[in-house]
Amino acid sequence: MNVRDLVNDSSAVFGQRSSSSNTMLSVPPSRVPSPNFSRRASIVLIGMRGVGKTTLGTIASKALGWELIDTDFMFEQQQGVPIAQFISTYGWDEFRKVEAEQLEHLIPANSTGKVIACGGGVVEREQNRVLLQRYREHGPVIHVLREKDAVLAYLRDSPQYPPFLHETAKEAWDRRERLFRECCSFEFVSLTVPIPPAPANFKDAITPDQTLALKLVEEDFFRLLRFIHGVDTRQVTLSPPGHRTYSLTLTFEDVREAIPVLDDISAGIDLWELRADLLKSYEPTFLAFQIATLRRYSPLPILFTLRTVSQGGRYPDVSPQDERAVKNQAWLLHHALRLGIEYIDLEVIMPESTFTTLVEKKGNTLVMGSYNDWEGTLNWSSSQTRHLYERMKQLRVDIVKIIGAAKSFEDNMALRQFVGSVERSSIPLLAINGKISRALNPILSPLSHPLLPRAAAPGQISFHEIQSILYLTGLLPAKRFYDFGRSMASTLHSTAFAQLGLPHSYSVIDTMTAEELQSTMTHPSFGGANVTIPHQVDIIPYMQNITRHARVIGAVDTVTASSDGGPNGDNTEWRAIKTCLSRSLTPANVVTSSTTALIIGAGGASHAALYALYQLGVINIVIYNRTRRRAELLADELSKLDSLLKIRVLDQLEGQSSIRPLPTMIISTLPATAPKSPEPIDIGLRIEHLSDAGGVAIELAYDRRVTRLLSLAQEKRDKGIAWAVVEGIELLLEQGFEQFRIWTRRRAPARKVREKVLEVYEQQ
Ligand SMILES: Nc1ncnc2c1ncn2[C@@H]1O[C@H](COP(=O)(O)OP(=O)(O)O)[C@@H](O)[C@H]1O
Ligand SMILES: O=C(O)C1=C[C@@H](OP(=O)(O)O)[C@@H](O)[C@H](O)C1
Repeated sequence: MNVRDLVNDSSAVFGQRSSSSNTMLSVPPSRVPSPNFSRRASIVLIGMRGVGKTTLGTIASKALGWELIDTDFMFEQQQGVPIAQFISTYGWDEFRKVEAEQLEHLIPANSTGKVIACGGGVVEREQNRVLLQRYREHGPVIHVLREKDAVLAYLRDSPQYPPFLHETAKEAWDRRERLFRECCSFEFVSLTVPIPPAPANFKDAITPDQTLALKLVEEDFFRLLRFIHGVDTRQVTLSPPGHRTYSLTLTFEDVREAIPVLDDISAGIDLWELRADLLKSYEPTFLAFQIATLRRYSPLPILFTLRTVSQGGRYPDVSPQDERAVKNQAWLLHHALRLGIEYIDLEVIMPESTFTTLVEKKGNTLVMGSYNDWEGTLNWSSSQTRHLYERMKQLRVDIVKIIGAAKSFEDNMALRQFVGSVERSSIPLLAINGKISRALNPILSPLSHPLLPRAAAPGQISFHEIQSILYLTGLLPAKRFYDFGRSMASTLHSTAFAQLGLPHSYSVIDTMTAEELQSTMTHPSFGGANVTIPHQVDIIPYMQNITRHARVIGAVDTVTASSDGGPNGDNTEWRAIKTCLSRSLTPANVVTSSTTALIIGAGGASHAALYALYQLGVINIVIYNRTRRRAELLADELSKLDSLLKIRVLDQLEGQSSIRPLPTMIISTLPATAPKSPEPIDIGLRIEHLSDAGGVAIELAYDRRVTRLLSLAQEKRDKGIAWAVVEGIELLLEQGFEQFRIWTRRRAPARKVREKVLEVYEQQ
């Protein structure tokens, strides 16, 4: 794939080039269920007035490069009058009739490559509902929701809408919600973000500052789209054998209570288990908001569990004779699938027809078939347990979960034997019966955390405690990590190791030559190293393997120990730059083939910056460096990456900018101040160099005096134009977190680490 394919292939939604050391890899391809729809299938948005269908439609259409069809807009164009006026002249019936005729042609004729935002009353007519239900077999029909109070307040202040007939907006909302659910295949909650007011004289529909505020909504929406299309289903990697993965069981009655502690409790884990049966309501909109809230604050995938009373939960037991209860349970579990849940727990004791229909309809959701031996009668050595496992395999689950209750130490041995006997089977098994088995089980072991209201099951322990058990039993050898050079990395990594209860150490080795580091890197206890100047280039010959990224950039900043002895070299700087850039780009500035970026400086960091831009799909890149020759060398070298890259060297920054279109991304790799001088260097960067559509600026100088770009950002902001500025320290942290993930395959507790690093930084 070249850059153009990437841009055309909607990189903003469908993700960028894959990176070899991405820690959120999916399960092996054979286990990824094929997506239900073609990636080109049009996206249809339905939902109440004012929830944000047009807003989301605009964001998605820009990112995908697909045309947005707004049916209301189309209606007004065809009829030549605003909808409200049409209705006051001809009445609602006539409006619904014309609306239905329009839709009947529109959807079949635009079934690929379009984003279709429907009018809020589209589900009022049976004919339209049937049309939508038919379309959802072919492509996604997404029901959009937003907080009712916020939408009703917006509608009260919006005189352009026609008044409802014989009912209030709230009554229409309550009546229609069920109809939307009957017609959709997915549901998306666009959580309200505070949108700054537009300046008085602003003419366009939406200001860049407002689009920056909608960035969070964009991220949430793209997450769902990627899931639907099977591009990034966030499945947890369960390989290689022995790699341990963990889930954390959330026991809150309302996940909003978890938000303040979410960062701390998610450290080290791979998956949230949302115990829906413990929530204070099973109402579908409440559930949708619970999941949306969790997703807004955490990228981890979610396992939806509705544990029944006899299986140790709070959801009422369902008797197969009680048709209503069977239907309600099935409906709730289908609702979880509609919310694009990544994993769903299905109790094997539920009526078989419910189970099999859910498996048929699961799309990209992975099914965890579960059995909880709450009464303690399960015998791991018996043929019945074997039969239970085989039964779940027949039911085509993706993961089998069997939970027993150990009565003696021997039960643990029997469990291990059982696990060993099915190890070669194609379906992963999560089997536990107490603390020891929880530590030994490598597959999504369910954990608790002291900050949770309570443990979800007896014997549930924390990530920290499990690490101690693994260390004491010799399964987690203490490794030595190093800083080859001197940086803030020591504070960052030591804090993360301590917080997670990992037994590893971190120390600085300051040598003159890279050669002196060789014996450290080949020692059996070597875990990994962070490499700072001056060794990033000199260390390359001592690497056994080196990633493609590090080779292109020509610098190794992260070393890992490989299983075959030799050290492996990687580069994380580019990934940190890429993350910071994409996190701060507004939906209005998604990368397209005309996106332009400016790099200032031509040293080592500029290589990483240019490579990050290339990975983002940016093809127009301008480099400015005081010594022109160095900029030319950088341009020549990295132009080889792709013939479509247009890299240009700029003679000077001063004066009128000759860059067209103006950059939406600027990366400065120059130090903030000259050596031994407190004065900021003026490189001639002015507000006129930056796009009027807003953008992002990054200052790689690892120094908090990032005055240059900050003042420009302020100037832009004063004019109502959005700018995000990323400081060097933020990049440094991002890079450190990347390294930590590569070494330990774990997420570091970001808030704690950030606080500690900043504290040390302030003291310096
Ligand atoms: N997630 C959100 N947070 C805050 N405001 C939003 C959000 N989504 C949409 N809006 C605002 O709500 C209003 C209605 O949005 P719009 O997309 O026109 O709704 P619809 O097309 O569903 O009627 C607009 O002012 C928009 O800026
Ligand atoms: O609620 C409704 O019945 C309507 C909603 C509007 O669509 P939006 O939701 O796009 O505003 C528009 O079709 C018309 O005013 C009728």
